[in-house]
Amino acid sequence: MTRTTGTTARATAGRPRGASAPQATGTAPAVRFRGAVKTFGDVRAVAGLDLEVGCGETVALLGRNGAGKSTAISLLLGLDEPDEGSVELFGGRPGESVRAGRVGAMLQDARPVPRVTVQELVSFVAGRYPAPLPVAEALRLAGVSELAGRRVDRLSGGQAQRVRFAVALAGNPALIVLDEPTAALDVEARHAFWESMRDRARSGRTVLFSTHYLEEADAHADRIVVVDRGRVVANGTGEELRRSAGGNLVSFDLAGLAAESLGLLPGVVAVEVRGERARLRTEDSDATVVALAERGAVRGLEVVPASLDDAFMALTSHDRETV
Ligand SMILES: Nc1ncnc2c1ncn2[C@@H]1O[C@H](COP(=O)(O)OP(=O)(O)OP(=O)(O)O)[C@@H](O)[C@H]1O
Repeated sequence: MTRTTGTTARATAGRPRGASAPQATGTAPAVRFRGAVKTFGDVRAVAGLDLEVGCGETVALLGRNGAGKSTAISLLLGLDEPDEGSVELFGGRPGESVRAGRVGAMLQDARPVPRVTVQELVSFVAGRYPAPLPVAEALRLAGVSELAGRRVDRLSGGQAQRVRFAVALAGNPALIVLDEPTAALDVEARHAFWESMRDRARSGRTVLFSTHYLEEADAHADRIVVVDRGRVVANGTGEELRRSAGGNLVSFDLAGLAAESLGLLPGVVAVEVRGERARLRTEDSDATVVALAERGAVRGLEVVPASLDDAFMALTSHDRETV
C-alpha cells in the first residue's frame, strides 16, 4: 500500500527555532506499541501490535505487501489514531514528540511541494526544529548537495527519495522513521544511504525503518521485527530469526527413500522434494543427519544454514504464534 499524503511536512512540523533541544523522556523507550489496532472497513491493517524500540536502537520492520508496516508507521507518527491499544513515543503521545521536534520521517511517495528548490525545502524543515543540522550537512548526508538548486517537483524518483531523506534528517531528530527508504535507489545511492544511517546511529539516534530487502535489514538493523497480518510474528537478530524458523537445511539424494516419512524425522519442520533431491528444514540438524544415516540416506548430503529468506517465508507463509 502506497501512501500519498503531505505527511512529511506534518510529521516534521516542530516548534520555533531557539526552543530547547528535544530530550527523551526519562527511561521510556523511543517507540512503544501496546495492543495497537487499526481497522479500515473490514481490513484489520494493524491487529494487536506490541512493539518496543529502545533509545539508540536501529530496528527494521519486515513484512509482505499489506502486512501493516505503513499503517503502523502512520500510528507512531500520530497521523492516524489506533482504534484500540496505545502508541507512545518517548513515553508520551506521538503528536507531542512530533511537535517537539524529536521525530523526522521519510514516508513513501510524499507529494513534492511545487516550485521550491531542494535547498529551500530542507531549510524550511530545518527551521521548524529546535536544534537542526546545518542545511549543508543534511544535504551532504542525504547525498543531494549537487541538487540543492533544483526544483523538488522536477526530480527523478531516486533523487526525490534522497531529498525526502534530507528532510527526515534536517531537524537532527532523536527518532528517524523511514518507510521503505531505499526502494527507488540505485546501488551506489543505497550504499551512501546506509553509510549515512550508520553515522546517525553512531550519534545515538533511534532509527526505525521498514523494508522488503532482507539483506539490508540483516546488515543494518540491531533487530528485525517481522510483521504479518498486522501483528509481530518474530522479533530478534537475523541469526535468531534464522534459528526460530528452523536453523539449517539438510539436502540429500532420495535414492529410492520414501519422501512421505521425512517430515517425521527428528528436528524436521518442513520438507521439500524436487525430483530425486530432498531438502529438509530442521531445528536440530545433528539429530536429522543421524536419523538419515540410520536409513542409509547419505548420498549427496549437505547441511547449510537457512537463509533469512527461508526464515521470512516460513514466518509469514502460515499462521504462527509470536516468538
Ligand atoms: N487508508 C486505507 N484505507 C483502506 N485500507 C487501507 C488503508 N491503508 C491501508 N489499508 C489496508 O491495510 C492493509 C495494510 O496496509 P499497509 O499499507 O499498512 O501495508 P504495508 O505492510 O505497508 O504494505 P507494503 O509493503 O505493500 O507497503 C492493507 O490491506 C491495505 O490495503
